[in-house]
Amino acid sequence: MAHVIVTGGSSGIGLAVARIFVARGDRVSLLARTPALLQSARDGLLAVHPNAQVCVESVDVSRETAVVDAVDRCEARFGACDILVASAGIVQPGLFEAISAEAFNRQIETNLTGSVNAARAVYAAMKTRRSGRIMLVSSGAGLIGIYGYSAYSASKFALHGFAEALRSEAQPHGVKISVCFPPDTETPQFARELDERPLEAAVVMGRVAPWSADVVASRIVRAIDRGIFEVFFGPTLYGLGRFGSLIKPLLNWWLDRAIGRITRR
Ligand SMILES: NC(=O)C1=CN([C@@H]2O[C@H](COP(=O)(O)OP(=O)(O)OC[C@H]3O[C@@H](n4cnc5c(N)ncnc54)[C@H](OP(=O)(O)O)[C@@H]3O)[C@@H](O)[C@H]2O)C=CC1
Ligand SMILES: CCCCCCCCCCCCCCCC(=O)[C@@H](N)CO
Repeated sequence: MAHVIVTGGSSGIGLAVARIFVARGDRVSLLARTPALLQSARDGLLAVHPNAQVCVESVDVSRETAVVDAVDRCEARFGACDILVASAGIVQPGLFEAISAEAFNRQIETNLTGSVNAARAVYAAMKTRRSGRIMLVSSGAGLIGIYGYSAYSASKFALHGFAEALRSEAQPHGVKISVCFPPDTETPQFARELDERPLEAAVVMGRVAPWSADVVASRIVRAIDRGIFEVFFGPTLYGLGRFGSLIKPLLNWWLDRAIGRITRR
């Protein structure tokens, strides 16, 4: 039975991932900021699996030492971390000139730095033990830069670069790094985001219908089991992930025309 740490495990994709590991009998630690959300996530898991081993830690992943302390407490309880799923993330759409520097940086600090902090808290020990898996949750917006998502796309593209470099370092030591690029997924965050999403963004994002968090989570867990590096969801995002740089000149020409029709209205 593994010890699985899930950042952002109190909601959405992270919680759906936690549910799968709990059902398998693994020990699961949930990290997120809001204590009440963490508690209700834990209660929900225990309601279905009364004997489940679930620990929760309230922490802001962007705070490096706080993350190390939280991970230490989880490991003291459940043993060394075998699997990390870094799902904590935020999104705040808005035109580049309209969003504050603070809002921009907050997305980088949470989505990029927060995931790096979580990885740092478990990686060295995994390397020493010559086993472990780290799944980073990027986004379809980490495969294509999306109108109104400059900060979010930057944070999610960066995770891909981090994953690629870390993979090459980790690979000789038996540690498997993965990164996934989910499409729109029905979660509390998605519901909030839709009100703020610019019409122009829907030109791109509307190409892929929203997925359920449970289906995204089961694909994530399957990829962790198989040690797959890059995880795409559905044919469109697979095509974008594998052939993106080849097709983007044409894709962007087409998207620019569609966005132009909206902007001129
Ligand atoms: N839903 C979607 O359409 C898609 C989502 N993604 C990515 O999937 C991940 C999960 O998103 P989703 O499940 O939709 O979002 P939710 O808002 O449902 O869940 C986000 C989780 O992250 C936690 N979190 C947010 N900020 C921090 C922080 N600074 N420190 C610690 N925990 C934090 C939240 O708890 P709390 O706020 O209490 O801290 C919550 O547990 C994100 O990285 C997102 O970018 C990728 C593609 C599509
Ligand atoms: C064969 C190639 C055709 C290409 C068509 C382009 C399709 C791109 C779809 C991008 C979807 C991005 C969803 C991001 C969701 C997300 O992260 C937010 N919901 C944040 O919460």
